[in-house]
Amino acid sequence: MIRAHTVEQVRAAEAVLLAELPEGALMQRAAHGLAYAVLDLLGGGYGRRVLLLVGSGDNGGDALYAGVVLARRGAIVEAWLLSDKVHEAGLAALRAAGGRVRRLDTSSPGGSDYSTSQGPVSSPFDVVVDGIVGIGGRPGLRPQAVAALEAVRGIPVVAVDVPSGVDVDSGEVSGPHVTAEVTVTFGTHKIAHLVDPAAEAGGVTHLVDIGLDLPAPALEALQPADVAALLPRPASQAHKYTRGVVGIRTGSTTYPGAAMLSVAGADCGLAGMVRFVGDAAVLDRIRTVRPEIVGDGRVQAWVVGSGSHQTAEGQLSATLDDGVPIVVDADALEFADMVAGRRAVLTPHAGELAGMLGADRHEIEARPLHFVRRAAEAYRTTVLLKGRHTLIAHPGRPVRVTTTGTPWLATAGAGDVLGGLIGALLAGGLTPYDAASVGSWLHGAAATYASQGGPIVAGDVARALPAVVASLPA
Ligand SMILES: NC(=O)C1=CN([C@@H]2O[C@H](COP(=O)(O)OP(=O)(O)OC[C@H]3O[C@@H](n4cnc5c(N)ncnc54)[C@H](OP(=O)(O)O)[C@@H]3O)[C@@H](O)[C@H]2O)[C@@H](O)CC1
Ligand SMILES: [K+]
Repeated sequence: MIRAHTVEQVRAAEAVLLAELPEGALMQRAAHGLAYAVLDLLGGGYGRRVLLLVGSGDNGGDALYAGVVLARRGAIVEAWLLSDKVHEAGLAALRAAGGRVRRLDTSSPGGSDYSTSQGPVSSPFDVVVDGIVGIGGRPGLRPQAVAALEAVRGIPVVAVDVPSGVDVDSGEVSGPHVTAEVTVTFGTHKIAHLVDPAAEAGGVTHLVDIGLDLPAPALEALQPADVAALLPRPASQAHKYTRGVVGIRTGSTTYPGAAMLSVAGADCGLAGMVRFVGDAAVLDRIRTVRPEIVGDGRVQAWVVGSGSHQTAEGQLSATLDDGVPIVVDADALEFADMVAGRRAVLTPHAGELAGMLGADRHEIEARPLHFVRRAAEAYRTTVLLKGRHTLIAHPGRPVRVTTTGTPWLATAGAGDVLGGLIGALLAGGLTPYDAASVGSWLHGAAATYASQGGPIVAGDVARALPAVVASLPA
C-alpha cells in the first residue's frame, strides 16, 4: 500500500525523530536520498551541471546539502538564492564543497534579474533542483521564483519533497507552480503526490525512507499485493451461487451497447454468475456473444444506470427491495438520493458529480479530493470519482486513489465496463469501498495491459481483465 499523510501528521512524526537524533541528521538523510535520485536521473555526477533553486526554509536546506553530495561527485553546482533568508549551514557547506552561489536581488519584483544584475544565464544546466518551498509553503510562487523558473524553462526539474507552489494537503493548485519530472519526498507520500492536479505536476514520485513512525494515513493507493489480498477467489468447494451472482439492469433499446459493456465487465469471471434484466431483444443480443448470461432471479449485487436513459429511476427503485449492494452509474446518479446511507457505489465523472452536488464541473476538476469527500459524507456511502487518478471516498475511511491506467482509457463505454466489474466484486463479497477500489485498480491495469501503449476500446479492457487477475501475486 502506498500511504499519504497530511503535513500535520508528518510534522508530528518528524518532531519525535528530531528529538531522538543528532541535529541535522534527518536533513542529511533527506539530502542524500535527494542527491542519489538526481544522480540516477543524470546517469552520474561528474561534469553534470546542476542548478539549485533555494528558498528560505529547510526545503532549500535539503537542496543545498544535496548539492554538496553532487559537488563531491564531480558535478558543477550552482545555487540561486531566492530569499534573503537561507539555510546558512547548508549554504556554508555548499560553498566549502566548491558550489557557486548567486544571491538574487530579492527587492526586485523579478523577471529580468537574471540578465541584468546577475548576468545572463550562459550555460544551460542539465537539471534544476526545486528547493523553493516544501511542506511549509503556502500555495503559489513568489515573483522571484517565477522568474527563476522562466529563465531555466525546458530543463528537467527534480522537486524536493513537493513541486513548489502546489497545495500539499489538498492536491489543488491555485497559481504558478513547479512542474517536475521527478519529485523526491521524505518519510511518506503527501496528498499532493497522489491527487490531481498537483500529482500530475510532480511527475514520478520517489520516496526516501527517513525513519518516520506514522499514524493511519489520510489517503492510500492499492498496490498489486493489496489487490491480490482483497480479491474474492473461489474456495475449493465453491459453486456458482456461493461465489455470488451479479445482476445488471443497464442499457435500453436506444443504448444496447451500454448493456453489453456492463455485462462484459461483470462477466470477467470474478462472480459466479451474471444476470441481465432488461429488454428481451437486448438480452438476446448479449447471449449471441455471451451464452452464459441468464435472466432475472436472485442476486447479491446490482448494477444500474448506464444507458438506461428514461428508465433509470425505475431501474434503480426496482433494485432497492433486494437489500443488496448497488452500483449506481450514469443516468441513475440523478436519483442517487434513493441509496443514501445504503451499501452502494456511486460512480460519477466530474460532470455527473457536479450535477449531484450542484457545483460546477471545473470546480470538481480543480478540487476532486474535496468534492469526493463531500459527496461520500452527503450520500453516506462509497463514491468513486473518475479521473486520471480516480478517487474512492467512504465516510470515516482514508480516500483511496487509483494510480493504474493510461490516457487511452478515455474511451466510450469504459465506464460501463467498470460498473459491471465493481458489481461482480460486490457480488463476490467485497464491501462497496473495497469493490470500488479493487475494481478501479483492475480496470486501469487491464487498460494498460490491453493498450501496450496504443489505442484501445472498452471491450479490450473487459477482455484483458482475466489476464490481469492471473498476473497478480497468489
Ligand atoms: N522538518 C524536518 O525534520 C525535515 C524537513 N525536511 C525538509 O524541510 C521542508 C520543510 O521545511 P520548512 O518547514 O522550513 O518549510 P519550507 O517549505 O522549506 O519553507 C517554508 C518557508 O518558505 C516561505 N514560503 C512560504 N510559502 C512560500 C511560497 N509560496 N513561495 C516562496 N516561499 C514561501 C516562508 O518563509 P518566508 O519567506 O515567508 O519568511 C516559509 O517559512 C520539507 O518540505 C523537507 O523538504 C527534510 O529535511 C526532512 C527533515
Ligand atoms: K520543492
